[in-house]
Amino acid sequence: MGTVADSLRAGPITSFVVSLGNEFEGSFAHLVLFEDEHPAVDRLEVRIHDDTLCLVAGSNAGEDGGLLAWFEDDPSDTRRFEDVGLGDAVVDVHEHTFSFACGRHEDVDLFAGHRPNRSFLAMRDTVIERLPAVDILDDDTLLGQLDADGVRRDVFPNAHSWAGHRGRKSAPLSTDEPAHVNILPGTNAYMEGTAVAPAAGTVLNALATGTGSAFAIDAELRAEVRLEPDAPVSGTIAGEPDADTELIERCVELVTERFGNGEGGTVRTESNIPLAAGLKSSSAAANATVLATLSALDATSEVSRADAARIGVQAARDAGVTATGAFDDASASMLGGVTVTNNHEDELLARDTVEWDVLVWTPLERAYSADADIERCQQVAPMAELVADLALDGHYERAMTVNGLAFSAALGFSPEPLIEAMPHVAGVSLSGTGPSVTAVGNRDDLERVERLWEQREGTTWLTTTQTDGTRTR
Ligand SMILES: Nc1ncnc2c1ncn2[C@@H]1O[C@H](COP(=O)(O)OP(=O)(O)O)[C@@H](O)[C@H]1O
Ligand SMILES: O=C(O)C1=C[C@@H](OP(=O)(O)O)[C@@H](O)[C@H](O)C1
Repeated sequence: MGTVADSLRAGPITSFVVSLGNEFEGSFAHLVLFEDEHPAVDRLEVRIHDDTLCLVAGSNAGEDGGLLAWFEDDPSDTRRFEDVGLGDAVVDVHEHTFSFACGRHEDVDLFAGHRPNRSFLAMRDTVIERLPAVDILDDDTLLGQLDADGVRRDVFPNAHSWAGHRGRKSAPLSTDEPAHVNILPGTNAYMEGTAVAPAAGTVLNALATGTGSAFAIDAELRAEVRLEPDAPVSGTIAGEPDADTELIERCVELVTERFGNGEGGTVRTESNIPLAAGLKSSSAAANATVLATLSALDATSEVSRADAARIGVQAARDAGVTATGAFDDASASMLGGVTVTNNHEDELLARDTVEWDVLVWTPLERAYSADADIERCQQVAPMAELVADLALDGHYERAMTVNGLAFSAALGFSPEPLIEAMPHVAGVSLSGTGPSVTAVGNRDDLERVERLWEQREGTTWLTTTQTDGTRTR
């Protein structure tokens, strides 16, 4: 333990942690200061005022640099500050998350590019790509190493660690708790990884025969993993405080047991894919978590992407969220495009690249695949075999329509949205065990169907297929 000023004197701060008893923990990585622009800054303090945690930068030589950020109980609170005495500084606070940068003014603009309707997460992508990356300097030498566009990329090989200034707070802060700062010298104290996985729609539901087929669509789930030695694994799902986190926690465990030293830590997913709506949020969550954990361990090259998907499938089986393991959905989300699989053997039978426009209708209800009536699905096995033949011959659109009629009937969903769409589209089906319905075809025709489906309760949205699959960030 030491003060920030001690650390400033000792050399670059690469990471530090703020903790307030058990109630709050925040970590701040890669504090960037330009010594020539603010030579006197030698203090970063955490203070508590009125149940509020404040991050304050200052100088022993002069007055306090200013309040950089605070936390309050309202998680929707997002604030930003500039020019608070550290040259140019930007702080964003969102859902108890700090993001903090200092630098030259033009770089800060690049960094922050505050756009009202963009999520904090998206803004952090901007940070990662365009960061004016210079560690704390005691002279101007590193400035000469900036790229022509003012970015020194090599400083942040793990750029997400820059952006990962995360605070968590499970209870209101108390003024009784002393605030202190732990300095963690050296490079990244935490191993961090981020990955993004797409949702998917169904060509063939595997619940009848074990053969399944799915196609990736352009809706994303992001997983952020932070590993520490000897820690339990704890997961959170943004916006879903009551959802079951066992799947993503198991993914972290399986990967660290096999490719690391059994590290634990935190995993957090954030997504616009509705959960348990037939759009493969579970496969996307597992895939993104597996790749993010591999990335945190610097082990992404040690496993093929198909095998990485198989790890997620194992986690889904262990967590009890799947009927067959759903390697069809997992492989489509991991590899992109359309896949056909044997889920009993976790075997990839075919993969193809498709470029379709896709219309999705997601009703309000939810349908967990673990609760699906498998026996009813097995009753339509002859239809499923026909769908598999069509899919393996590359007739995906026709295959999905047959699938849609068969599984809507078996699982008790109305075929009406399919019937409405059928004259206009190339293919339409119930997705997974429902309740979402997806249609593929040309854009104009899908827009016509969109107007019909919009009369229904729920959400109707247009997207496209996705061919890249799951990616680390
Ligand atoms: N965004 C997410 N983050 C973490 N876990 C998730 C997420 N979405 C789904 N899951 C896990 O998957 C389960 C739902 O799986 P499932 O019913 O197959 O839904 P889907 O059809 O959307 O994949 C949830 O109970 C949860 O355990
Ligand atoms: O749990 C499973 O084994 C499956 C669940 C279904 O998907 P959803 O999870 O989208 O309902 C289905 O389409 C897939 O072929 C297999």
